[in-house]
Amino acid sequence: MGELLGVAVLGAGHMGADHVRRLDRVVSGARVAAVADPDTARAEETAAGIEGVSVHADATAALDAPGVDAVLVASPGPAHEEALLAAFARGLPVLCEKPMVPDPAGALRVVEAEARLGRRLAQIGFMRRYDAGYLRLKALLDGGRLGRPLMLHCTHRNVSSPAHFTSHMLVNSSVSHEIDAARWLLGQELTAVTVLRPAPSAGAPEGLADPQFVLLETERGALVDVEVFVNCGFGYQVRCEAVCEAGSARIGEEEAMSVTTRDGARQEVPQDCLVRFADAYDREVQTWVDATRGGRVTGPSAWDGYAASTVAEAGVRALETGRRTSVALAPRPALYGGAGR
Ligand SMILES: NC(=O)c1ccc[n+]([C@@H]2O[C@H](COP(=O)([O-])OP(=O)(O)OC[C@H]3O[C@@H](n4cnc5c(N)ncnc54)[C@H](O)[C@@H]3O)[C@@H](O)[C@H]2O)c1
Ligand SMILES: O[C@H]1[C@H](O)[C@@H](O)[C@H](O)[C@@H](O)[C@H]1O
Repeated sequence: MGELLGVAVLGAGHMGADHVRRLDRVVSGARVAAVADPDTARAEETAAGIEGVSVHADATAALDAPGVDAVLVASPGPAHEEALLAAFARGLPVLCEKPMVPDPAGALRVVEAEARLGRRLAQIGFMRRYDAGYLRLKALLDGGRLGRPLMLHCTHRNVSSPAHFTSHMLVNSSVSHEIDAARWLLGQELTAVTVLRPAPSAGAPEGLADPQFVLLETERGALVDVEVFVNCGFGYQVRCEAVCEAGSARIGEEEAMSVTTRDGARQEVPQDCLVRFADAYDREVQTWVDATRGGRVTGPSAWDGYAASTVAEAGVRALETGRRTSVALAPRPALYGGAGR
């Protein structure tokens, strides 16, 4: 490794371009060494102006480019397994966007490959674990002042969904965040999923089951409900309220500015995850860079990625059948700690 951690960024879309900007201009200790995207015009545009960066159509070629010490995967979910396994084969640490691998069988192959290496190389991009509000809520719940958590009430709204978004993706892409946050906040595995669908919003594209109402059950009897609504049209809103035996706590309502003029007071509403979670992404990537330079791997693990994909896949079946669906996890390899840790 040179003085700075050289990072290959795979995928230069919405998220990848933002991570390139972050690595180049926001976090310390890293540089963008390579950018890969089959859409090379997009990769060129994203890499423009960055000194010493190479641009690739092929993700694997980017891993072998000069100066690459680590990988940030921001390609679409179905491409993640190949990227993770290629990084493992080269011993490169990886920060991989969620969902780690949407298909649980593929996610398990990643867990098994890392377990065979006998050391962690992957951190999964569940950035809510780095959001100031979620961190405060986690500390409060762990401190025990509110007593035993009984329920989490979660809201997850996007202004609009991309053209390729399917009804399944509300569960296995959007709700994957709440699945991980619930496992982490409560320190428990999730055991069953039920998904209800109200009459779709007129604002949703034809055929998309939007919104949905997802109910998750935990191994020690807590309940987590999630309203997921990805074409709400009015804002990017992510909120969570924990209800415990001795009190409740709510986060996610204080994220935007309130503006007062002589015409009245107005509360601004973030329109995009890159605004709502800007600080969380910065903290996530800085933490990853610092740990990687120190030879450590921290944060959400490949096991967390696998667990989230398995719960989400049960959720997709629950959506299709309308039935409560149990979650069956494979045995956890010794490499990984307790639930959500
Ligand atoms: N953590 C978050 O809040 C958050 C937010 C948005 C997206 N994401 C995740 O980031 C990933 C990318 O999402 P996005 O919104 O940027 O999508 P996007 O469609 O905007 O961009 C994806 C890019 O990857 C490229 N690509 C396709 N196959 C590739 C491959 N094999 N190797 C390299 N690049 C490839 C595409 O050409 C495209 O430019 C997804 O996993 C998504 O779930 C996470
Ligand atoms: O990929 C995105 C991303 O994960 C966002 O954080 C989430 O709000 C969206 O619903 C999802 O589509």
